[in-house]
Amino acid sequence: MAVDKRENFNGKQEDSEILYGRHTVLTILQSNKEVNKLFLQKGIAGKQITDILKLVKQRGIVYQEVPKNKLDELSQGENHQGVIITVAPYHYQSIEDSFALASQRQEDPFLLILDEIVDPHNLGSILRTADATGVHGIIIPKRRSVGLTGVVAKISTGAIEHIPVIRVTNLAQTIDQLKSRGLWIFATDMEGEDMRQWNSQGPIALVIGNEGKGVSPLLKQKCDGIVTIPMHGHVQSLNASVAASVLMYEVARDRIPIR
Ligand SMILES: C[S@@+](CC[C@H](N)C(=O)[O-])C[C@H]1O[C@@H](n2cnc3c(N)ncnc32)[C@H](O)[C@@H]1O
Repeated sequence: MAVDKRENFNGKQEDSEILYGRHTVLTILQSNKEVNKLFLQKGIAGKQITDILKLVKQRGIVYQEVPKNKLDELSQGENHQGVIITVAPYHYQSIEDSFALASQRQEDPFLLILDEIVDPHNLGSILRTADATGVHGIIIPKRRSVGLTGVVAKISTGAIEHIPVIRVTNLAQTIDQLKSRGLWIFATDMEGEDMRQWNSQGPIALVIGNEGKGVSPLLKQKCDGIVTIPMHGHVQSLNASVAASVLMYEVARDRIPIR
């Protein structure tokens, strides 16, 4: 778990997750997440800043106005848009939480298994689409994978608050466990069944591979099928988060009613 133990501006050590960006901060303030403190760039203004300050005051959250260079330092040079919030660290959830979410929504479970995704931008972006497409949980391995960090939270634009993220020690065993609970598990790869012929109905999990190596041969072997997004041009594969998004929407096609 990405926990920052750094000094706050009063010189105290804090156990906090540091998040930044106006949309992320607003989403956090609108959720039930436990907030430690808000840091605001001196002289900054705008509609979202006004909304942020309104919520901060309503919730009685401590805030401090600081020069821009302090925010640059806290966000380690990331684009903070003049606002940083420190929150209690992210808690990983369990597979049971995902099943509970599916049953609460009266839907067949729809899970993602990320086989060693290492780029926080990919994880953040996958979370964002997962929220939009009704995914009930994202399973990641404890080792050789990016976890829930401030960058992931920012890129997810708040989706991190709504999707259970589960960390497991062994993805192969987890696949066995999910199969025994009735899920169909599909690896995704450039050589498999064309997604347009794929039956994605029922309880399923999709395995998305590492940015360089793809889905490991062991996991592929364990899957019930392999799904492919047709590649009609010159490049061999899509970016992992883009491929995940296309396939999540393919699953959502039959699940999300047309309004
Ligand atoms: C950048 S690709 C990995 C490419 C890697 N060199 C390989 O040979 O597998 C990362 C992941 O995105 C997904 N992906 C990318 N393009 C895909 C496609 N055309 N069809 C299905 N999945 C794809 C797969 O999960 C893949 O493991």
